[in-house]
Order: sequence, then C-alpha cells, then structure tokens
Amino acid sequence: MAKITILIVEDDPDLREALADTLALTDFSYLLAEDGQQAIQLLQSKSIDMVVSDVNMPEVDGYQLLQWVRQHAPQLPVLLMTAYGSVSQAVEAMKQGAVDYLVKPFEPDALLAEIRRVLQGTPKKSCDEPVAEEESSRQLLLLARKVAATDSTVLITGESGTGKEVLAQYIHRHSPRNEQPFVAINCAAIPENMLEATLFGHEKGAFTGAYSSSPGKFELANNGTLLLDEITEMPLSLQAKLLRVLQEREVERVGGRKTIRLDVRIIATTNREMLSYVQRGEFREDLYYRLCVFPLMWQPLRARPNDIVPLAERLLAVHCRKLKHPIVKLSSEAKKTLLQHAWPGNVRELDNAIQRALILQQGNLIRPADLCLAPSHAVGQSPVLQTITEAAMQETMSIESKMPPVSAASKVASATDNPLLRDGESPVAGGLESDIERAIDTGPLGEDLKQREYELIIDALRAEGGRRKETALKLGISPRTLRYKLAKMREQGIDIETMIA
Ligand SMILES: Nc1ncnc2c1ncn2[C@@H]1O[C@H](COP(=O)(O)OP(=O)(O)OP(=O)(O)O)[C@@H](O)[C@H]1O
Repeated sequence: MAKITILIVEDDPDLREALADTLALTDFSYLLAEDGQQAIQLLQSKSIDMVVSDVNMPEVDGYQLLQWVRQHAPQLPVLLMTAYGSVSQAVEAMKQGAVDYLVKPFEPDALLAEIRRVLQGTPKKSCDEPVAEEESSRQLLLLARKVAATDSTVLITGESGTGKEVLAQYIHRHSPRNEQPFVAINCAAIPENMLEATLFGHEKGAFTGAYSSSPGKFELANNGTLLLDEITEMPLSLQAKLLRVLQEREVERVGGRKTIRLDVRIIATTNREMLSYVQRGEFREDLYYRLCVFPLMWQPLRARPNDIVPLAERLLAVHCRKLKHPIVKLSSEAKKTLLQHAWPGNVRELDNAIQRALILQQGNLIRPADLCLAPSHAVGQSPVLQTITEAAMQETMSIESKMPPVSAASKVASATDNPLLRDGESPVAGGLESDIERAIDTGPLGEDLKQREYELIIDALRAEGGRRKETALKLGISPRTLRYKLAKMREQGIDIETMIA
C-alpha cells in the first residue's frame, strides 16, 4: 500500500529539519517546502495527502497557501502551525477551512497525534460534552441522544454559530458508528466546480488538475457519519445527484465507472429557512423531505441565558489549555456583562470574545473591559438593540410557525431566508446576521455598517480582479450570498464595475 505523504511547509530551516526528523520515525512519507510558492509547485506535481504549514512565511504565506488549496484541492486537509500572538488569525483560518492549528512550540507527539486524527477523519478528541444548562438545551441533547441510536437522517437548524456542528458530532459520538469516521463538508465553502468531486470522489484525469484519483467525502465516511454543513448552499444540479446517492445508497466517482456501496448516516445543517428555499425553487422539495427526517433546532444564544456563563467558562478552559496559559477566571462583573450582551453571532461570537479577553486580561482575571463587547449590543440597554432583539424574536417566531414541530427544545427557530454574510460577531471582519441587519436597516448604525460592508466587498473584488467565486471565498461567504449582496448594492445605485476599476 502506498505510504501517506505529508507536505511540510516551513521557512525556518531548523524547525523544518526537526519536523522532518519527527516524520522520518513514522510510517508517513514526507515532502518539504521552504515557502508557500514551493508548496504549490509540489502540490501540482505530487500526490499529497495532507499539508502541515507554517503561517508566517515570505511571499506566499500559510493563509494564501490555504486559499490555493481551498480552490484547487478542497478535500486536502491543511493543518497550520502558528506562534502564540497569531492565534486569532489562525482561528480565522479555521473558518476558511484549515482543519486545525498547533501553537508553537509543540511536542513531536502532539503533531503526530493531530496528523493521525485528521487523516482518520475523527472529530477533535474531547471528552467534553456540549454545554447545556438551559432546559431547552438539555431537552435538545436528550432528543439528539435518542436519534443517535438509530440510523435516521437528521437536519439541524439554528442561527450561525449556535453549535450545529457540535450537535452533529455529539450525535455521532453517541451512535453505534462512533468508532467509524465522522466526516464533515461545508457546502458553502467549497467552490461550486469542486463540490461534486469533493463529495463523490474522482478518478485520475477526470478533469484538469485531477493529478491523482481521490475518494470523495461519502466514501471517506463509509460506515460512519457524513455531515453536510450549510446544505442550502448546494447548487440545484448537484442536489439531484445527491438525492440519487441518498436513495440508492451507492456512489460513482467523477470520471469513474465503479459503483461503491455506501452505509453512511447523514446529518445536514443549515442556518437558513429551508422551506422558503423550497418554495422559491432553490432547494429540491424531494431532497428536503429526505433530509428532514428528524429535525433538531438550536435556539439562539440570547434565548438560552443559562448557557452563557457555563459556555464562557468552558471556552476559557479550552483556550487556556491550548495556549498553555495558567487558569484564568471571569470576574462577577464580567459574567454580568456576558449576560447583558445579545450575542448576534451566538457561541462563536462568545468564543471570539473569550479569546480576545484572554489576550487582554491581567492577573488571570477577566474584567468587563477585556471582553470588548459593544454596549449597543447589550440586551435591553439600547434602543437600537431593543429593535434588534424584537425583530429577531418576530423573525424567529414567524419561522417557528412554519417549521414542523419537533420538541419543546425547538421553541425558537432561527433560520432565515435572507442570504447574508455569515459569522455575525464582527461587522468589520465578517458581516451581520440577517435578522440584525434587517432590524438596523434604517438606523444610522445600520448605514455605517452597510457602507463598511460595501467597502469590504469592493476591496475584495478589486483584489481578486472581479472574480466572484474567489471574492466570496476571500470574504468567507458563499457565492450565492455575494451575488445577493451585489444585487442589493446595484439596487442602491452603486456602479460596482466602475468602483472595481
Ligand atoms: N453547546 C456547546 N458547548 C460547547 N461549545 C460549543 C457549544 N455550542 C457551540 N460551541 C462552540 O461554538 C463554536 C461554534 O459552534 P459550531 O461550529 O458548532 O456552530 P454552527 O452552528 O455549526 O455554526 P455555522 O452555522 O456558522 O456553521 C465552536 O467553537 C464550538 O466548539
């Protein structure tokens, strides 16, 4: 059997040699590159199973290399190595598709364990169960445990950052398939022309750039669980093929003739209101009903206050462990501040706030100022926010009435049908949640944020020479969302082409 090849990309010659020495003592074979440019050349000519890359390198750095991989070989896992000060960027890189990051310095065994974990497709080792102190969250986990025991297809809905992937992993961990792979694919993050090959695999030469044959996510997940993240972002043409695979339980690689039998448990997630996608003809109805066998919904974080502080404490412990930092605590004022915030970006926003606070805090105690939370997002404290929360509640209630009833845990649904920038935690970095965006549509804050968002989009388009797919990838949104945003900008009289020029 061919050996698994790891590509090490590191500009520091001593560290590169040390990493090579580590891999030389294992069954893996390895290739070495001094920078991103050399790495791309090797990726174009050799068969490589995984990339382990430094972040800061001259010319083509780790992030640019990651972007190249996302476009040309999206199924290839990229593990980043980063210095302590660049951790927040590395976390951002994970959102862009890196499988994980290691903080330097690390033990050789930590690297090998991480490589094995990634290649086996197992989720991050964590004996930690999802935090669920709120009654509705507990009930949700109970339901998840029940469905985990079966092979039923599960559809998880909830706003961006509520914990849909965490719940999917929880189901897998508690299922009879837990010793088998858990494989996740984010349908919004893979370029449209690569999605089919990534899902179903391809044979060598099936298309330009198919340097070697490769199994798809379905094959990799065989006997285990496949998570189809952000399923509404899948193009209609591919939905038809997906439906066939789900019905017939077999797959053929792109450019291949062999039929491969499948035994895969499917979990799909979305932060959109799927039924309105179905009504608009953007999502196949038959596929919707095949996926929505057992729907589960995470409430937005603002609707489960009892989860907020325990989640913050868990995230704090995780990051302290990862950064080898002494234990840090939350002051009681900081806890109050957390409870007063509306968390439009949900648990992911909380995670970011905790990471920021960990960097800023002094004396191993987090105080309110360290959290850097915008006061305008404090629950019940600002008229702007009241509008936001009211609008969000109205939105979620109107959705609730349309979703099939599942449980008491699903009192507040959160998907929206308005495709907007994801990851609502920071308007500058990532965009806003749709409910919030609509709520602040008319206010001065809304105008400022919109202008800033338009500037970001134009800048990204300019940097990518007007190419839509690349721009969407750069902004961390789906091409569909970008199209929607551009249409909105045109409606407002913005001449996009002139601005790019
Ligand atoms: N109940 C929970 N317990 C512990 N950590 C959680 C929980 N929910 C979410 N998280 C953490 O919050 C972050 C976001 O979670 P996750 O990726 O599962 O959200 P998501 O709903 O899938 O987001 P998206 O819609 O953007 O894909 C992750 O870092 C995850 O570990």
